[in-house]
Amino acid sequence: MEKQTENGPTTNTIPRPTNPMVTPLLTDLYQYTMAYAYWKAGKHHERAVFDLFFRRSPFGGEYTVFAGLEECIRFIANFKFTEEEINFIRDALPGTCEEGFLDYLRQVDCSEVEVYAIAEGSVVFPRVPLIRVEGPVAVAQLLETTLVNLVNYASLVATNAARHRIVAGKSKMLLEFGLRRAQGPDGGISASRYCYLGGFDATSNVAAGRLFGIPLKGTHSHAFVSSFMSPDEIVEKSLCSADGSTTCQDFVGLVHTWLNKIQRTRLSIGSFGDTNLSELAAFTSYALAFPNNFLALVDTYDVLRSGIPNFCAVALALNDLRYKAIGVRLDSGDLAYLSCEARKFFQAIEKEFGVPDFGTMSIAASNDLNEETLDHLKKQGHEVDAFGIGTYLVTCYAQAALGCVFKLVEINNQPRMKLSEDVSKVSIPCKKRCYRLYGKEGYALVDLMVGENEPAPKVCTNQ
Ligand SMILES: Nc1ncnc2c1ncn2[C@@H]1O[C@H](COP(=O)(O)OP(=O)(O)OP(=O)(O)O)[C@@H](O)[C@H]1O
Ligand SMILES: O=P(O)(O)OC[C@H]1O[C@H](OP(=O)(O)OP(=O)(O)O)[C@H](O)[C@@H]1O
Ligand SMILES: O=C(O)c1cccnc1
Ligand SMILES: [Mg+2]
Repeated sequence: MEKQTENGPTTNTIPRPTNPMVTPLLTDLYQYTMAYAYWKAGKHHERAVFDLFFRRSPFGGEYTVFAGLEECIRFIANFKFTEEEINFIRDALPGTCEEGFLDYLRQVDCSEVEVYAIAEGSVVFPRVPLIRVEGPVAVAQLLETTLVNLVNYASLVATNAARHRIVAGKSKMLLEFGLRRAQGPDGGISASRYCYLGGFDATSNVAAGRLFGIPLKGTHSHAFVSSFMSPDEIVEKSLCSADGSTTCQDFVGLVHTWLNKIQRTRLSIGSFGDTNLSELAAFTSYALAFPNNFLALVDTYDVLRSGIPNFCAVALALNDLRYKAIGVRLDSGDLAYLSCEARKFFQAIEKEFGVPDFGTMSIAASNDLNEETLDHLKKQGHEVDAFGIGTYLVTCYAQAALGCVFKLVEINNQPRMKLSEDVSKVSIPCKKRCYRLYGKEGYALVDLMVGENEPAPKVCTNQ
């Protein structure tokens, strides 16, 4: 299917990059000055091989999750200049540059470029090429910055997400809440996409849900709770039962009845006095709006003295009408302690009022969580079922960047290498083949690189 877009017709069926800012101009100026100099020297068609790799896994860890490949492929497959872009390059280059270079750029695409890559989402290790690009040296050079840009943050944040997943454990729900704290709109969209790839279950980012089909999840904020002043604000008080068979005309009254019952049984489930009634109004209102999906942020006033009992009153009223509440979110305080106390409260309610499964009500936690706090919580023991994580996850607070690089390893079939006083920066020349070797038990043991024409490693069958 041929599709016309603002950048001209596409020549293939691979869609354009998700972010329209990803064009041939999204690169460093020096790629164009080098491309010009290659062209001027008549070298631009020489066949080059570049490796894209990183030198050290991030966060002091032992592995990296490779991400960003799909966008690289989209970029390469659609690499073509518009006339407007050519004109911009003319203005950006020194006036002494010849027009012939622009004619050359007009016909440039990646039809002569070959790309070899490890599958996106793979666990990868330092120095192994994630992507190998072979093609005319001027064109491959023009791809460098964009490819490295597309892989660097994607792999960093996917790795960060995977590390959070490993600390939290498989059974926990991990929600990415970072959009408001991410590095701009593209940072936010990329974070949601690649945290999902790295093992998160859902995002609060609606645009990412639309673009990538990531499950959307969320709760509500303190503003919703504090916007209510009193239960009198609730005008429409009726609620139909889940099966539609009856209608409770005064759901607000039903909630109050339950709150009184809970308060009267306070000896068995911990003592609390009067709860905050404006908070109760907010919860009741939210339940009227979402009787099938009721959850409550319980830390606006006082988690144990107000938020939890108020939540339980609303959840029990919903239960009378055959709805099952979802749970609570904690966003401050000692999350280990509060989650355990909340769990005890729910279990006591289950026992006291004979409401099946009330004790297993979901408890979500958020508030400046990171790998370390997840680990501390685990060590202390907690009852959190879902973690909402924003700032530390999406900004990759623990490490600013993955040092991905794009290095020339061959030109015209001749090996090339970069020397450096810093031995870690010496590049490994030649086209390589990479193998992941597995032990008898099926675990990966080591990644092995051999030259393109060297024999493949053989399986040892002696034992
Ligand atoms: N049991 C716990 N063990 C270790 N860290 C915890 C525990 N409970 C909460 N934390 C973390 O401690 C920090 C508490 O931060 P802070 O004191 O700023 O929050 P707060 O005062 O509870 O709430 P607010 O966000 O309203 O200021 C957060 O990073 C949170 O994730
Ligand atoms: O803590 P993070 O990991 O970044 O997760 C996202 C935070 O965003 C929301 O808070 P909000 O921005 O409304 O303000 P707050 O920091 O005062 O809670 C939410 O309540 C979380 O606390
Ligand atoms: O849905 C939530 O609870 C949410 C979303 C974004 C940030 N903090 C919380
Ligand atoms: Mg916060």
